[in-house]
Amino acid sequence: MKILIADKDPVSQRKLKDALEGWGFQVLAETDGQRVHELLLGTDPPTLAVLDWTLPELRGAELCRKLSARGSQGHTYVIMLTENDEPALVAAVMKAGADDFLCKPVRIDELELRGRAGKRICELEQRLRLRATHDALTGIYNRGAIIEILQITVSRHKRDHAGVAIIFADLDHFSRINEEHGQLAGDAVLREVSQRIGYVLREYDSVGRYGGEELLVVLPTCDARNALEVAERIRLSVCAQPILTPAGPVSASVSLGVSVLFDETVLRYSELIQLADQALHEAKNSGRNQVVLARSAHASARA
Ligand SMILES: Nc1nc2c(ncn2[C@@H]2O[C@H](COP(=O)(O)OP(=O)(O)OP(=O)(O)O)[C@@H](O)[C@H]2O)c(=O)[nH]1
Repeated sequence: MKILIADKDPVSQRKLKDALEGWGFQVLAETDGQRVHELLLGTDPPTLAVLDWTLPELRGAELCRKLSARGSQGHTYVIMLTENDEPALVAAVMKAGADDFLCKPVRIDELELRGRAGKRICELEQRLRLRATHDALTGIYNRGAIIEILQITVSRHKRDHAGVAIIFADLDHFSRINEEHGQLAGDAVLREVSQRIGYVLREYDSVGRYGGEELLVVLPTCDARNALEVAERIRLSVCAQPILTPAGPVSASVSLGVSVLFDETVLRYSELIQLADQALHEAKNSGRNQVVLARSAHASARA
């Protein structure tokens, strides 16, 4: 677990660093308040931070507010170091949004207790966040999380015009698989199909379970041509090899509907979903195990 310490006193900073490393934490030591802001508000923030409230440029209250505003994007547990334990100071620190405080000079045994409590809370939070955003059966994003990702991606597209495509992938005759091989085999098929889709995606693409046997793929910075290629790769990866299930190998296939948001369009994410859903129905009606591009996106695919 990564922990950031920022103490303006170098002797105390070294003492804290040695102790935390001794307990197995990966420690980043920093004395520049501005740099602390960058690390905590960056893309890979430390899980825990022990920060000196009086560090120049730290602006503890403002920093804590910004950390709280990150919401579900990852929370850092902040232990603030204070000069004393005057009730007014402690109240100001905790009101600002710190999770805990320690009075200087820090007693190492107290740091260990508070640090371990913080670590437990962080691990619990991580597990809860995973449970709240991921589907229990398949391990991919759940409906709420994948829609949130789509909304964020569409908003980003409105700024950078990099393009967004989505793919609806729906298992073909899944009810038949359940009837012929049993529900557990059906579950295994759903799990494996989710995995296979994950394998063919780029690391910044996302896949989630939209409903029953319908999966939604979000492809940022993607045009129609690329989206069709990805959809075809998904289709092939599902039907290429039978899936091993408790009832033996089961052959499966998916139908896919693709829709794309263009630079010049003013489509909202919900319209993108509607178009991909219509394309998916067309793929089903045309015989299944195939990819269909939503009608309004045809022009761009040919361009
Ligand atoms: N095993 C399993 N089955 C599920 C799960 N969620 C939904 N299903 C099943 O998925 C099936 C969906 O059936 P339909 O909507 O009729 O679609 P289909 O049989 O796949 O037919 P087409 O989509 O038209 O190709 C139903 O039998 C559901 O019970 C799940 O988590 N596990």
